[in-house]
Amino acid sequence: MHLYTSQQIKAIDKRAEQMGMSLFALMENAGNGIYRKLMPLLNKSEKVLILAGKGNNGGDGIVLTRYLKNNGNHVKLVFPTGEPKTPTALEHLAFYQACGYEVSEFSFDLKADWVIDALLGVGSQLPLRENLAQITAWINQSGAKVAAIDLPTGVSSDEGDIDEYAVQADYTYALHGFKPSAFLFPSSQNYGEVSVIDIGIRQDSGWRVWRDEDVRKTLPKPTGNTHKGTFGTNLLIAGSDEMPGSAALAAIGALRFGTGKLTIATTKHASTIIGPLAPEATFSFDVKSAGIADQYLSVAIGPGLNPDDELETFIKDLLDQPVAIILDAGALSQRKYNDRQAPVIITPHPGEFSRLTGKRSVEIQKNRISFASQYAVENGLMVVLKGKYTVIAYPDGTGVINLTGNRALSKGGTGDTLTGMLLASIGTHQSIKAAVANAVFIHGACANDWVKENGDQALSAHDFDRLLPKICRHYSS
Ligand SMILES: NC(=O)C1=CN([C@@H]2O[C@H](COP(=O)(O)OP(=O)(O)OC[C@H]3O[C@@H](n4cnc5c(N)ncnc54)[C@H](OP(=O)(O)O)[C@@H]3O)[C@@H](O)[C@H]2O)[C@H](O)CC1
Ligand SMILES: [K+]
Repeated sequence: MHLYTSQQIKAIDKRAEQMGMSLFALMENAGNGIYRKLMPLLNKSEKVLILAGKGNNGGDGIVLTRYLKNNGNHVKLVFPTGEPKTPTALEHLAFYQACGYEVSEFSFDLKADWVIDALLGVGSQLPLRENLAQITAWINQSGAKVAAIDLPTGVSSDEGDIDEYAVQADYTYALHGFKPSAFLFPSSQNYGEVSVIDIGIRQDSGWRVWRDEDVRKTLPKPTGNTHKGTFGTNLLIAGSDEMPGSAALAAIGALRFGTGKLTIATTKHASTIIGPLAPEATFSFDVKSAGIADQYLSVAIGPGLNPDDELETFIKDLLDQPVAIILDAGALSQRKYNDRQAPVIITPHPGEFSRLTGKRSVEIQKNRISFASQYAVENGLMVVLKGKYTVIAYPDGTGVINLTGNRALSKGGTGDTLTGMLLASIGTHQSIKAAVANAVFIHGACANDWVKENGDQALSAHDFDRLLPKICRHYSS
């Protein structure tokens, strides 16, 4: 479940070869692995058409064809843009032909139940040349089920760009690891269902998908030997007279995700609304940044606050304190973070990240992973870039992608709840990286659970009050 850019894949292939694992063997593993994934989906009577390109992506298609022929499937191999050019694809073609198997002529009149897109992989450049664009357009209107090898042809590997005629796949079999475009926009929409094929090389990427197993392994287990002070006191600086609800929703997130003691710094008016919704919290009406680290384990600031000079001055002073800080909503602005030792976590959605970076939202969506990572490294902080496929970028250049969550989360207030969960999470976990990833994962898992019973219309942020206990128990049992 790791991610690799096209450059990394090229380096990996080279290193494997130096270590004695030939590209011929890797291609064999690729074709065989795809065959094993595809077999359960194929009906023996269905016609399969393998469209192979001139590079090694085409070579994978040649190997797959051989396995399907060996198995007696109804399969044709064609080279619509000409025979392979790479030595490894040619070696596999020679072996394929030595087995007595043939290459067919391509024609736009061919009919198939399945089309396998083995045209371009990580060696592709956009836009597609015209002769290839005609073929991908033909694939898309063929009515056949489409499975792409490594990536759908016409989709960039490392960015969200796609060609106008990019293949729209139903399934994509990514080799060795995901390519970033599987989680970028609009490219991810061309992938269909993506799975990763193990081709026999050790995984060594700093980026990966955060999975169920990771959550189960790292979510803190309740122990008998704790009291309300075990995890310290968390401070939530949130809510205003006009936006008291944001603080209440963040408080629900914190209280339901394991905070022992919560203090909310807010206005007196806001506290009258928050109090009944989060009776466990205490209030502070005159919070000062000086000495915060002595009183509190971690601080979240921003939900329901309006950004102004007074808030910015307060945040600057707060950043001088040796305490973990989560910055959200009104607390997100362009600033310097200097060389802080204590962790900082920022939680922008693409619009907020656009304001922080000066880049357009559409550019951010095309490059969510690299932009978030660059910002995290340059500023020495953690970025939780929200949205479909939330990106969690760590300051050391590594990161994870979260796959839980759905459209139901596109509602005001759900981000406030996540901020509260993050506040609780960093106090209860051993590892801050896991703390952030688990809060994001569980937040999305709550929404997934909600839509199973209720559809994706009616979720409100306050529903997390009852969703969190159920989902936390599910992952910690
Ligand atoms: N470690 C692994 O994951 C392995 C993956 N394998 C597979 O290999 C491909 C990468 O193979 P590579 O040969 O480097 O590149 P491609 O097959 O993707 O494509 C190269 C050919 O594509 C032509 N091309 C590029 N852009 C365009 C375009 N816009 N329009 C038309 N044609 C294009 C290019 O033509 P040139 O004339 O420019 O040379 C090449 O002919 C990877 O994705 C996996 O599928 C290995 O099998 C095992 C290890
Ligand atoms: K492909």
